[in-house]
Amino acid sequence: MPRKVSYGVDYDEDYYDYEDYDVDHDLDVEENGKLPQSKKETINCGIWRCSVCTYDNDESLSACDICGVLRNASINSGTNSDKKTVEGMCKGSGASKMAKSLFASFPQRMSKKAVSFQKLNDAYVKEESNNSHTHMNMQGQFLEFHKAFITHSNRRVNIAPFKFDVPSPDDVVSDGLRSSKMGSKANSTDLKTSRVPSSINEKNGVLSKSSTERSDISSSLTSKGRHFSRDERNRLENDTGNTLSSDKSSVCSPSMNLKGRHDKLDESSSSSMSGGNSQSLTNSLNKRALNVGSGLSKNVNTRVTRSNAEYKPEKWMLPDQAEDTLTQLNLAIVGHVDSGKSTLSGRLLHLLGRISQKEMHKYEKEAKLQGKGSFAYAWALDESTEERERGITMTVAVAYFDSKKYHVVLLDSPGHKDFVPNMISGAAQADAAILVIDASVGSFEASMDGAKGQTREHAQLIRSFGVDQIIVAVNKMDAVDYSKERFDFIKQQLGTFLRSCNFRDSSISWIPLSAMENQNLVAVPSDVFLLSCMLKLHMIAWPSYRRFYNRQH
Ligand SMILES: Nc1nc2c(ncn2[C@@H]2O[C@H](COP(=O)(O)OP(=O)(O)OP(=O)(O)O)[C@@H](O)[C@H]2O)c(=O)[nH]1
Repeated sequence: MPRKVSYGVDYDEDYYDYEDYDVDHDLDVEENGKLPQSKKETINCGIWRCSVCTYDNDESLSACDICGVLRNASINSGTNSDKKTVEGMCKGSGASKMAKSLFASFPQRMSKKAVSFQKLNDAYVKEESNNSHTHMNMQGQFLEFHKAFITHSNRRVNIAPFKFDVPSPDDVVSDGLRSSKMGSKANSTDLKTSRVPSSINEKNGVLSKSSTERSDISSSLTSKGRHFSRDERNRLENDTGNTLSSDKSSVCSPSMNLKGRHDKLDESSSSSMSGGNSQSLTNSLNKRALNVGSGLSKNVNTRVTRSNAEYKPEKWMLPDQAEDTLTQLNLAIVGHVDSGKSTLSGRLLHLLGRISQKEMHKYEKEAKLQGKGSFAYAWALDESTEERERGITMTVAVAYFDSKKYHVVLLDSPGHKDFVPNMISGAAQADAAILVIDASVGSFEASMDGAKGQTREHAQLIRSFGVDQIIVAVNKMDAVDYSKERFDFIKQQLGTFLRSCNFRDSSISWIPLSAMENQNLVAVPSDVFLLSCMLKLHMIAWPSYRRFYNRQH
């Protein structure tokens, strides 16, 4: 070992020196406040002994070559003050000597804050006496110190104070809705500015004349002030003063008063004012608001009236005023079998031009070929082979012709009892009916027979379907020589039955005619009796509004 050779230090001696690291011994030393001399760093010529491991280091070394402990600068300075040595500064700290030596190497780095903390701690606010406190060189009450040093006072949330002249989001939305409803920007502006006078009216109605109550107005305005600008508020107060002095000085727009009336209801319901005075003011306000508001209500009424008056339905909407359209009239042709229904229908269609002469010649030719020449007009409607072969109508034939007022739909119904259901299908669509009677002797009586005849049954069915307008066509008058007595007999017999079916006499038209000989249909009849009737079948105004009336009601 170089140190033993160089410095002649016996190993055993050093060993004993190392025994000084005993903790108890160290504590004893610290407790006495004195360091043993052996532990002190000794300086010989060109050699300084480490205070920790007692190794003799060269003078040029700043730290111990063995343990690395830095050389105590205080030794170099020649001072032994406890405050500047490791042991002195860390006395009673409980730190080991190694740590103490480490801290001792940086005496200049000792925490100044620790020292100043003690000073600062001493400078804290101390209560002296009688609620008097001191801080450094200042003295006062604790509350004053609190206000002076509190940091919360500076923590203010930067919230912009409410401004009356800035519309709130609710105002923006409500104004937008108003403007959209009113349809113009100017109107929305008027409505916006009308709030103040309206609120003036409502306030005038419930508030008294005292200045104290005016302050109530201001306070209430403040509570509701989100809807009023500052200028409006000033105007409100000024107007309130004016109206309190004189009710007539109030100048309000109708819309203002209109709104004021609505608000006033709520105000009056919640008013805590005394009954008499408040009631009188409210009444005066109501009168004033109604007087001014009557202008608006009049405009509204005029507007509604004008809109109703301006509305006029088009002509095509009215069924009776249509220019180019005719009212459809379903005309059912009913009666006993072989009474001449198809012949009458074919003759009418031919006379009215619905069947051309060429077609009529065709029917006549075909009917003659089959030996049924008298059915020529009936074949115009009985188109099926079976109907033509059997000479009877089996289904409802449909044909059209136009009169002056109606688009007539002819429903040629079968008269045979086997086809009563088909007859019903046609009668159910009828607005009016032609009951064809065979005037020939025996045929009329047979048709009126309850068991076999179809005249009664058809008349009852027609009436049961609601048809009250009926034409009794007494056909085949040529077969009875146009006998007026026969016609009167039939009229008397059948008339009694029709009245029993709730047909009114005024709703029954009696026409003697001959479909086969074209008498009393369209052309002027040659017979004197038929001429005296002065009633042509095509001249009949088919008086049936029943279906339209029933559909509309
Ligand atoms: N003498 C005469 N015969 C007529 C007249 N009208 C029709 N007839 C005849 O009566 C017969 C029956 O005629 P239709 O027209 O088929 O009688 P209908 O009522 O249509 O018969 P169905 O439909 O089967 O009930 C035919 O032979 C016709 O020529 C008329 O005015 N005078």
